[in-house]
This record gives sequence, structure tokens and C-alpha cells, in this order.
Amino acid sequence: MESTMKEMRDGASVLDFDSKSTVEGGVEDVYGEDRATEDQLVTPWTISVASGYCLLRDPRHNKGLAFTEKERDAHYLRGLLPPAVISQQLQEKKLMNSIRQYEVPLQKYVAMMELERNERLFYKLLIDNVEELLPVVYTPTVGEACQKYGSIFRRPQGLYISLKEKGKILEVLKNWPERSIQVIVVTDGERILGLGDLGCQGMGIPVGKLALYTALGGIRPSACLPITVDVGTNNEQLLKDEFYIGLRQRRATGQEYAELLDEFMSAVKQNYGEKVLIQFEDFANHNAFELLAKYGTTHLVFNDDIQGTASVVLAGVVAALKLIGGTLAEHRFLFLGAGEAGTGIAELIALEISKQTKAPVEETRKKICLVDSKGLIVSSRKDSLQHFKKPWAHEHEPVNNLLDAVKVIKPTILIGSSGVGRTFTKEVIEAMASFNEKPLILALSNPTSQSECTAEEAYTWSKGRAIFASGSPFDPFEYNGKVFVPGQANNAYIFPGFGLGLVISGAIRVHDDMLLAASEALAKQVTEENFEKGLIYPPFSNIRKISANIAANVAAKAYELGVATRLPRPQNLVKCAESCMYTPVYRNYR
Ligand SMILES: O=C([O-])CC(=O)C(=O)O
Ligand SMILES: [Mg+2]
Repeated sequence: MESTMKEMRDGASVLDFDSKSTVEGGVEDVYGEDRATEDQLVTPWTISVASGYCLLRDPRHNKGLAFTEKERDAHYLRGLLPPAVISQQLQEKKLMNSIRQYEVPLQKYVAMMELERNERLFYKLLIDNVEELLPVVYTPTVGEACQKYGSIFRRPQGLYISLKEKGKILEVLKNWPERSIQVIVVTDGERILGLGDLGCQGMGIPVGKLALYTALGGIRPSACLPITVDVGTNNEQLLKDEFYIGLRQRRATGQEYAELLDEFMSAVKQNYGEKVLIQFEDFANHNAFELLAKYGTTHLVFNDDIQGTASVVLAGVVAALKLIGGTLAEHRFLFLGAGEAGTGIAELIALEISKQTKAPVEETRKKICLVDSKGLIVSSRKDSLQHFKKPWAHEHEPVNNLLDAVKVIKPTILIGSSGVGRTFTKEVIEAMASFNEKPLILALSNPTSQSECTAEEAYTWSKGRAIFASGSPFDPFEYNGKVFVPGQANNAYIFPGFGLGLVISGAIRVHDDMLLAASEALAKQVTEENFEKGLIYPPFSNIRKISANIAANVAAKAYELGVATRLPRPQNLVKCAESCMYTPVYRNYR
């Protein structure tokens, strides 16, 4: 860095990053903070520090006791820290020890969120201990955190846009301290996981998803923006709760809702340009499909519950063929749940079969049946069905419930996307096991309480023959002397790498073929060793490598489809993805 940057300004020190440490820490910015432009050299590369006190309270730069003697001298930190100087590794060890001492998952969650004071340490912990901490900052614990957000709320995270801000959303966006945003995750809190309407308290979800964008996909934290759009809540308990943090009114709908969302979408594009990815998360069915269709042609939008889940499940099913045999087209699929996840997965599977067999998608859809709360979706129900269910209304006798549907359709693959726990009963699993040597059973609903069955139930009731994966994690289970390791069919495998692929290619639109490309890349990462354990997903411990491969495949597709704006196309997209990933190692300050 240039010496001019080290000038004293009004008696303040200028925080300047040692280039050596950025090499150690890898390239942080997608498009390289390290390959900094003039602009970036001024900000955020240098900050004036009038007092070390501010530095300690700046999460992006704080290193706590890891500030070196030299840094303590140069940046007015003397006396503000106890004398010990410790490494980031030791800080990590100490924090993991203390997090492991909490028995209640929510306490672990709060401990992780308190690490907000030191962003790099938070991500160091999360990346190095991903399998252990994913269930803490993500499903299932994040669900409980959202339910109790009012009481655990310490200080705001993310941006809140409520009906009160109507007409001023652009100004609200400008209140956010970061300018160059690459990924926004937005919710309106109406369908948080399988827990229903949690109103403004749904903020835990965008915050959690973006933590994964950074930890799993390497998008730098400063480029991530969690947003909750608060249009009210229909959750009576929250409306009565004196500690509720959101608007105390019932949900706005219709034109009022559409206008607020429209203002939001326009303001985002105006403020951040057309390459910012807007991920819709946990919207209710009736808005999710409509928003995706409406903005899919004008913005870079992605619905994780429809598209991310579809991509991850397709990958798992394709991988599972190694264990259960046959081609995709040779299987029969039955879903419990015909909302965003169910119909999204069904459509992507039908699309993939159509690509493989050259049959029109109208035909390939017939291999897939869906059951909703009123029974099998059949043509006689067509008039009363919501539009996203209509393509699945096949000619068939009405069937009232899942068990009967399993018995008549005899699926080889059973997928739960209902949001309702314990709906894969003993009879359902036994029926699946009665006509399948290896029934593939996916219980996708989150959090754990909403899972259609547990791992233990799937393995026990199928007498150890089921291939099982679930949306929220389950521990390995021993049955008849054999240890079964259930995989986690969660969109967390897809969205971080998918988003990275969009960012590195500068994509301006999402296309279904990119979802297929992401699935393909994920399925390829499952190794023989994983299959031997009955796993249809690779372990999360390799997630950064997996994400780089997904990103590369997605970016390649973006170039192929002509929606990539970053030119020329990098030759080696996996290398490009890897080198763009944020690393949480501390930087040295001069
Ligand atoms: O958050 C998760 O674990 C997966 C997901 O998107 C959902 O269940 O809505
Ligand atoms: Mg979701």
C-alpha cells in the first residue's frame, strides 16, 4: 500500500492493511478488493481511527486480543486491551470450548450472534466447524430463534422495511452503511421454515442465510444485505406479545402489498444496479410464485424455497440412482406437500427427465404425483386448485390421503415437502418398503419438529432398507448393528455456490438451466465413500470446494446463455470461484 495512506489525519491513525496478510487471507472481494481500484484504495481500504476504542467496536476490523503489540501502538489501543496477545486460533479454541459447554441450542445461537462484535472470528468459527455450527446458526435452531426473536433481540441486524417506509424505500436503502451489495436475502416472514407466520421476527432467516452465503459460498460479508419487509402479521400471539418487534397490524394484502414490494424491487435496482442478486426466502405460496414470475424477467431474482430446494433435491435423487438403480425416467415420484418446495422440485425433475428423454415436459410431469391437505391432486379437483398446482392435476381417481396414494401409485421415491411433522407414518414407510428394495425417502420440512419423519423412524420402519435424507440434520442412527448416516437435503448446499456463480459471471438473470447445472455439479461431488454410508450428499465439511464447483457450473451456463456480463469469460471458472472467496483470517494492520 502506498505510504500516503499512512499519513496522520487530524491526529488520527489510518488503518491500512498489510498486503502480506491479504495474501495469507486470500482474495476477499469477488472482483478483488485486493486488486483494488483507485476508489477502493480510499474506501473501504483505509479508515481513520481517532481512537482505538472505535476500532474495538467496529466488527469488521476488531480482532480483540489478537491485535499485535505494533498494532496496539499504531492504532491507539494501548490500555484498552489487557496485556495478553493471543492468536486467532486460540480465540477460536476458547470460543468453541465455551459454545460446547452450552447444552441449550438457543444459548449456542446467542453466543454465535454475540460474536457479531468480531466478524472475522465469527466466520472463522463457522467455516472451520461447519458441521457442528450449521445446526446452530441455521436450521433447526434458527427457527426457534425466530420464534423467540423478541426476547433474544439485542441489537438490530439487517434492514427493516415496513409499511411505514412506503414512499421512502430508496432513502432507507441509503441508510445501510455498505454501498456495493452483491446478495440480498429478503423475507416478509409469512412462512418461516415450516413454522408459519412469524412476521418481523423472520429476520433471523435472511441473517442466517447470508451468514451461509459467506461461510459456505465465500461472498464477502460486506456485500450481503439481509432484509425483512414488514407488512404486518396474522400471528395472533405475536400481535398480543408486548415484546413483539414488528408492525402491530394484520398483513397488508392485494394492491397495498404489491405496491410496497414493487417500490422495494425498483429501489434495489436503482441503488445497487442490475447485478445484485435478490433471493426471496420464506414467503407464503400465494406471494412466492407471483413475485418470482413478476420479477424474473426484470431482475436477478432467485427463490430459494422453490428453486434452491428443487436443485438440491434433484441432485440428491440423481446421486441416489447409484444406490437404488434405474434412470430418472424409470422412477415414480410421490410428494406430500404441493407448495413452493413440492411443485418446484417436481417441475425441475420433470424438466430434467424431459431433457434426458426428449419427451415434452407435459408428458414427463405424469411420472410425478402430488398429495396436498385434500388428498391426491387429480383432474377432478382442477377448478379449485391454486394455479401452481394445476400442472399436476393428472387423470386419476380421487385419493383422500397419503397412505392410500402410496398404495395405489406405488412410488419408488417419496418426498415430504408439507411443512407438517410426523406425516410419514409407520404405515406409509412400511408400504414404501413393501414394494421397494431400497425406498428413497426424503423428509424435507424444517425445522426438525416439522420433518415428515425422523431418521430413526425411516430406518426402523423400513428395516434398514430406506435411503433417507432430511431438510434438517439428524444424528447417525444404529439399527441392527449397522450405523446409518442420514444426509441433509437442504438448499444450503446450493444457494451459496449458486449465488457465487452468478456474482463471478456478472449474471443478470436466473434461468432454469442454471438450476440444472447446479444440481449436476452437486451430484458429482458425492463420492464412493459417501455412497457406502448410504449418503446421497457429500459432507458439509467440503462445502467450500462443493460451492466452487457449483459456482463454476452455474457461471459456465450463464456465459452459454448469454446472460453473463463479466467479460472476458475467465478460462478456469473453478479457480476463479475459489480465488474470489472471502477468507476470515485476520489481516495485519500497519
Ligand atoms: O432454511 C432452510 O433450512 C431450508 C429452507 O429454505 C426452508 O425450510 O424454508
Ligand atoms: Mg426457506
